[in-house]
Formats: sequence, structure tokens, C-alpha cells
Amino acid sequence: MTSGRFITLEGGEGTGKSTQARRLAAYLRTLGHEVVETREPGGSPGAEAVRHVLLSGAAEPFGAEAEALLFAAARADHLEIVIRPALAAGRIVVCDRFVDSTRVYQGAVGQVPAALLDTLEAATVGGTLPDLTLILDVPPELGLARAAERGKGAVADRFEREGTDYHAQVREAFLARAAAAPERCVVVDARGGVDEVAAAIARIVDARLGLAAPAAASA
Ligand SMILES: Nc1ncnc2c1ncn2[C@@H]1O[C@H](COP(=O)(O)OP(=O)(O)O)[C@@H](O)[C@H]1O
Ligand SMILES: Cc1cn([C@H]2C[C@H](O)[C@@H](COP(=O)(O)OP(=O)(O)O)O2)c(=O)[nH]c1=O
Repeated sequence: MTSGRFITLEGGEGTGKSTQARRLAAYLRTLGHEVVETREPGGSPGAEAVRHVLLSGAAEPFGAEAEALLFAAARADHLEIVIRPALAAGRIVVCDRFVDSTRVYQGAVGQVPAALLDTLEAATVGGTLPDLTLILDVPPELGLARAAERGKGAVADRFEREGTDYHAQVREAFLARAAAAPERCVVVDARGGVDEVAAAIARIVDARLGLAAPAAASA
């Protein structure tokens, strides 16, 4: 059986990850692929329950290390229940956030020691690294403005309540991740309109993964 492909979208708040994950999944379906759209934290029932605990803001914030453990627990469940079975069945998994978010928010910004994150990543992700990671990049002010527009009337989660300095740090950390792993990561300028960014992403995915002709590939 052919193994599927694993594509992740990463970046700060309001960069357009969820919007572009939907668009990319739709594009890949038009090419004839079976696509699983999912997200982190969450993606499986257990991981969605952990997401609620992490993001609801109902409880006192966790310490940075406890938070890293909770993200890792959610990821382990998500990988076991959703991602690995889909890849084994030859599907394309499009995931809104994954392990780079942990390295940025818990690692670079949250200062959780790299040794702990290495251990958690080895225990959860193991060899299931993305084939391609799209890092959506916009200036933090634009991302926050988009996120605020989206969240009108809703209670901001504990990450959305952070200020511009925090989001600028997040942006720099994602760009550093991309620079450190150019074989896996591509930075996408996400300042343009939805259609423009979607077209840029489709071009990158075609060039990197050659998914344009599934019938020919399986013939
Ligand atoms: N390229 C874009 N231009 C303008 N608005 C956008 C664009 N992409 C997304 N949006 C809007 O910005 C808000 C945040 O987008 P979303 O996809 O939820 O971002 P993220 O998942 O990165 O937080 C939503 O209201 C969405 O409709
Ligand atoms: C997956 C993941 C997310 N996060 C954070 C980043 C986001 O602020 C939050 C998830 O919120 P979410 O609403 O999914 O993201 P966005 O606002 O970009 O649409 O969780 C981590 O801190 N570590 C992780 O490993």
C-alpha cells in the first residue's frame, strides 16, 4: 500500500492557516486525492478534550512544562487515532498546526528546555514528521487584526490575549524554524488575499510533492 503525504500549516494567529488548510484540502480533492483535514491541538476526541483544557482559560494557566506535556499528550492521541491510520491508508493529511507550534510557543517563547521537547517529540511524533510544512507569514499587527475580526464577540483564548511583542517573537521563531529545515519548510508570504495565497500554496505543493496527477502516479 502506498503511504500518504503529511502536510502541515504553521504560523502565528490570524496568518490564515485554517482558511488555507481548507482551500488546500479542496484543491487536492479536485486532483482526485483522498484528504483528511485536521488540526492541533485537537483532531481526535481525546485531543479535542485536552484542547479545551489548554485553551478555554477556565483554569489557572499551566506552567510551561506542564503545558508542553499536555500538548504532547494531545498529539500522541491525534497521531494514533487519526494521522497514522490516514497515512497508512494512502490519504493526504492536511493539519492546521503541529510540532513546529510546540517548538515555537513552548520552546522559543515559553523557554521549555529543548531536551524535554526533544524527548516528547521522539515519544510522540517519532518518524511521523511532515513531508511539507507551510509556514504562513504576516506582520504580527495584520495577524492580530485578522484574528480580532474573526473572533468578534467571542472570548479570546489565552494565547490571543497576548500582545504584539509576543506575536512578533512567535513570528521570528517560526522563520527560524523554516531556515533550520529548508528541505521540509517553505515560508509563504500570506499578506495577500485568500485566493492569491491559496494559489501560491498550490504551486508550492505541486513543486514539492508532485501531487498533480494521482492517477498517473498509481498507474
Ligand atoms: N488572506 C487573507 N486576507 C484577509 N483575511 C483573511 C485571509 N486569510 C484569512 N483571513 C481571515 O482572517 C481571519 C483569520 O483567519 P484564519 O484562517 O482563522 O487564521 P489562523 O487559522 O491562522 O488563525 C478569518 O476571519 C479569515 O476569514
Ligand atoms: C499545536 C500547538 C498550539 N499551541 C497554541 C498556539 C495557538 O495560540 C493555540 C491554538 O489556537 P488555535 O485557535 O488553533 O490557533 P489560531 O488562533 O492560530 O487559529 O495553541 C501551542 O502553544 N503549542 C502547540 O503545540
